Amino acid sequence: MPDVVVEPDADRLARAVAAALVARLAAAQAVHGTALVVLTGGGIGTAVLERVADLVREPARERVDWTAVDVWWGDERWVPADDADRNELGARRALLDPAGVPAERVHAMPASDAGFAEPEDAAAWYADRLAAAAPEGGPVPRIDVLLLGVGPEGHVASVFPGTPAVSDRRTVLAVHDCPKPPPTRVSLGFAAINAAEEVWLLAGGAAKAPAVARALGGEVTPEELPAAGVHGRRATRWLLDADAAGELPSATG
Ligand SMILES: O=C(O)[C@H](O)[C@@H](O)[C@H](O)[C@H](O)COP(=O)(O)O
Repeated sequence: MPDVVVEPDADRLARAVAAALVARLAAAQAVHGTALVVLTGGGIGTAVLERVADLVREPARERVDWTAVDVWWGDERWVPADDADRNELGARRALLDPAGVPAERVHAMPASDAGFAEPEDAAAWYADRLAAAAPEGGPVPRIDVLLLGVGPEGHVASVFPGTPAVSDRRTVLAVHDCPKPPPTRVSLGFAAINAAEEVWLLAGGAAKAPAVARALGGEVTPEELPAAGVHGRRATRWLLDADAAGELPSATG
C-alpha cells in the first residue's frame, strides 16, 4: 500500500520532500557508503532540488556526502545540451553544481547534439550505462530513491497514457510525439522505475488532483494512467500538496 503524505501548499511540499530526500540519501550512505538518486524534471522536481540546496548551505544540517551521490535521470528532453528545456541543466543549476557532485557521478541522458543519430540510440546507450553500473549484473544499479513528477493525465517520466512506452519492457526508451513539449524524449520505462528501492511521486496543484485520486483509487490500469503502474521494491510514496490531494476520499469526507 503506498504511503501518502499531504503538505499544506507547494512550498511546504518542496521543503518536506527536500528534507526527506536528504535523510534518505544520508541513510543510504550510512549503510552502503554511497547513495543513488534518480531525478525528475518539471516544476516540482526542480523546486525540490532548490530546497535541498538550501539545506546543503546549512552546515549543521548537512549529513549527505555529495561527493558520494550518484545522480541519474528518469527522463530527459531530446534537445541540444545547452537548451533551457534540459532537465539536466535545471538540476545542475539548482543543486548539483552548488552541492559539488563530482562530474563522474552525474549520469545525464544524452542530448540531441551528443553524437547519437536517434533518441533510440541514446536510450540504448543509457540502458547499457545503467546495466554497467549494476554490480550484481542486473539491469540497473541499486536506486535508493527515484523521484517522479506526475502529469495532469497521470504520466510519469515520459511514459504517457495509451502509448507503447507503458508496455515496453526495456529499461530506457525513446519517446516520440509526447503531448507535453518537447515532443521527443528519452525516458526510463517501468522496468527501471519499478526496480528502485523507493519511488516517490511528487504532485502539487489542483490540476493533478484527478490523476492522483484515480491512481490511488486502484480502479485504473497503468495503460490508462501510468502513475498507477509505479511500485517501488520497498516503498512507494505519494508526496502531495493539499490541492493535489483534493479529490482523495480523505479530503472529500
Ligand atoms: O521532463 C518532464 O517533463 C518531467 O519529467 C515530467 O514527467 C514532469 O515530472 C511531469 O510532467 C510533472 O511536471 P510538473 O511538476 O512541472 O507539473
